Amino acid sequence: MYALETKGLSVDFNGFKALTDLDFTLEKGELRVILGPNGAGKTTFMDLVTGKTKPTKGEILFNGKKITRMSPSDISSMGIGRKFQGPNLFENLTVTENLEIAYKGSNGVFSSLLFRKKKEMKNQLEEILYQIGLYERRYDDAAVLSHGQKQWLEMGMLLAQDPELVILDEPTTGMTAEETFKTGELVQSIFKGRSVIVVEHDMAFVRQIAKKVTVLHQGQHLAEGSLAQVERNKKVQEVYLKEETHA
Ligand SMILES: Nc1ncnc2c1ncn2[C@@H]1O[C@H](COP(=O)(O)OP(=O)(O)OP(=O)(O)O)[C@@H](O)[C@H]1O
Repeated sequence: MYALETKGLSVDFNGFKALTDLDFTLEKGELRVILGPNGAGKTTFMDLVTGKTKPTKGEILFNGKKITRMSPSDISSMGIGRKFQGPNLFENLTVTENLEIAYKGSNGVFSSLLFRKKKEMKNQLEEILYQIGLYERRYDDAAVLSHGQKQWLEMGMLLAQDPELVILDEPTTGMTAEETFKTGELVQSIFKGRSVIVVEHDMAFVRQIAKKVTVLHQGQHLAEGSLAQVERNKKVQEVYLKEETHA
């Protein structure tokens, strides 16, 4: 059984075909990178999987269960977590408080959790703080973190939700080369054992983390395979060459 499968997935926005007949499969525990030029349909695809956008046609299966047309909150509670590109944390709360809010089963910092539950949460969040390299910063407000650290905190928040499938939308946007490299290491270590989809443009980062890559173009599946295989693919080369000529 696949972690994620789509069959004939299509969406059109008032006649504009943003995604057409997409058949896609992701194995459990697999890390997949989705590539494609601007407007290829990558974000739209992730919006469909997370229930933010409803398909015009087709099906989405998560662990073999149909999630097509389910609400974003139901999909999230089934175990699909997503980190958006932009900052999405509480600047005025501390690093730890941000993790507490994200923690699976928590109703926020003000909820009266049972003592044992609280201890369990504390241990798990401490572990996450170490994993994302922010243990020393745990009492600092999120606002004073660097751009890279904020992104890593958000990855920790995602981890705190304990999702089976993790979706990362362009996680290295705005990062220095050094931060980008560290993000690559984090993505590979902290989400180990989970299924992961990463949408990304930065080729150094893609080279660092990618095993299998799916290339979308104009809402359609263009190529799939190892990075070396898709880079050799004539159709892929044409699409990216055109992009560069237009740039
Ligand atoms: N709600 C919407 N209404 C109309 N058109 C939309 C909507 N959402 C996306 N589109 C169009 O669908 C196409 C695919 O967009 P999408 O954002 O999925 O591409 P992308 O591959 O994520 O691109 P980028 O790399 O620039 O983020 C674009 O042409 C976009 O303008």
